[in-house]
Amino acid sequence: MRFHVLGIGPIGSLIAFHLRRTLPQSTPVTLVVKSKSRARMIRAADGIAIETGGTSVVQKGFEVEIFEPLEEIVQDLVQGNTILPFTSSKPKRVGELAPTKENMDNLNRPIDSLIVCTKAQTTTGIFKRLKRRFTPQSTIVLLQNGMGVYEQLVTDVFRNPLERPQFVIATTTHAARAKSHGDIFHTIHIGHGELVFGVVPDPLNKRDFERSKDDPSVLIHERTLSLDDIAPSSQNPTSHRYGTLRATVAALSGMVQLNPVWETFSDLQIRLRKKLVINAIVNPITALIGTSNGSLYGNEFVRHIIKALCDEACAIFAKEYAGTLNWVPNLSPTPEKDEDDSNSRYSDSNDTPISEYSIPRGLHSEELQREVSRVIQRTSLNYSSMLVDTWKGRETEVEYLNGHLRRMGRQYGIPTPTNDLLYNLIKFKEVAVPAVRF
Ligand SMILES: CC(C)(CO)C(=O)C(=O)O
Repeated sequence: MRFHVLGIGPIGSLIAFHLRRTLPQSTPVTLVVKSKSRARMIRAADGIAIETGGTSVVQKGFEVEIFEPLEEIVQDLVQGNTILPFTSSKPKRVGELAPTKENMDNLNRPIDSLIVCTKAQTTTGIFKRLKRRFTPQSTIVLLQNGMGVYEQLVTDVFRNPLERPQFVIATTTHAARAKSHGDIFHTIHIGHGELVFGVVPDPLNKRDFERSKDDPSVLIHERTLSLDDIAPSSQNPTSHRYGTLRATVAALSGMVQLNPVWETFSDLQIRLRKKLVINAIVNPITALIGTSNGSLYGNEFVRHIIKALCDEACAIFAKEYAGTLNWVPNLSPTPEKDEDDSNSRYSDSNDTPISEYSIPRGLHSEELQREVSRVIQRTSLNYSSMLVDTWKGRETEVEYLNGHLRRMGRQYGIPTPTNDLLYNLIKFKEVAVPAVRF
């Protein structure tokens, strides 16, 4: 069985580094990079370096696949350049690489397990192109900021549950950044946190991956999730319908230096919502103002925005929670409303005041506000990913952060004026031409 990691930014590098250290050398780990120049950079760096507390460790032993190899090959043929070999240490002429059956086989080979660390906004497009490489035996781990990618993938790409791969959804509170602009495979692990993940329930309902958590023969506080509920252990994970899922959950759980936590899918929903709120506050404010995360700390004006957005989010979550049994994603389409629609038109159908809904633990506005402050403090030296995206003139993740909250607000009849203002400002910033100072 082979693991692929897609999206080798700071978090992708951290994951790939620890995955390689956790798995036996006989299990290949392939980094999927978007261009030949990235592949060349990995080669120049001779692996992935992670720096913690001033000490760098380099992890070698990766294979590299270029995401759009055919384009690269054509370009190389035209330019007569060399191209990086996937595994050998000696550069080859493109002519040696392009036509070999082995290389073409690599690119057509089914993917057993893929950990996705790309930005949410690029994911569906990538999957549309990679789709043919997935089977129902494959496993996909989504480790990204924001919410809504899984729902988008099952709506737009993997519509048929019979053909759908297994999904794991993950979130992390680790903070990392590239050492320098030109040295993207040297990552500084600046904030230690957790890697939390949960398995999406079997779309075919054939297996309960969390069966042991409900085992009445065991005392409640002694019940734990068990890999055996996913699939029996076997020498060859690809021989069982859920074998790669088991192996992937085992690999994630084995990355002990990242403090992995395997949670029930229902508990994971709380974490995802907390992180959504953190990112829907810290990312747009820092991107709009151009400051590090830490500069938000203790500022009274920022505090008003944090409170207002947490109040909005808490009201949405309370309403959402009341309408579901166990947080399993509701895949019914969310109504899209016109930009100038007033929130007041989406009234609560039964007019129950929000204060009477029970708020899921951890998602009270005050708890969310405290969590935002903690993250701001813990990542104070960080430039948020959205600020970096705006510096680079890239589309941001706002659609999966504030955009997601905005759609939920409309779905549940909760006005979200503070969130919408941040959303609209970021959307404007993505296209606005900055004034030139004179
Ligand atoms: C937690 C935070 C805000 C750290 O920078 C982050 O996740 C991001 O930048 O996207």
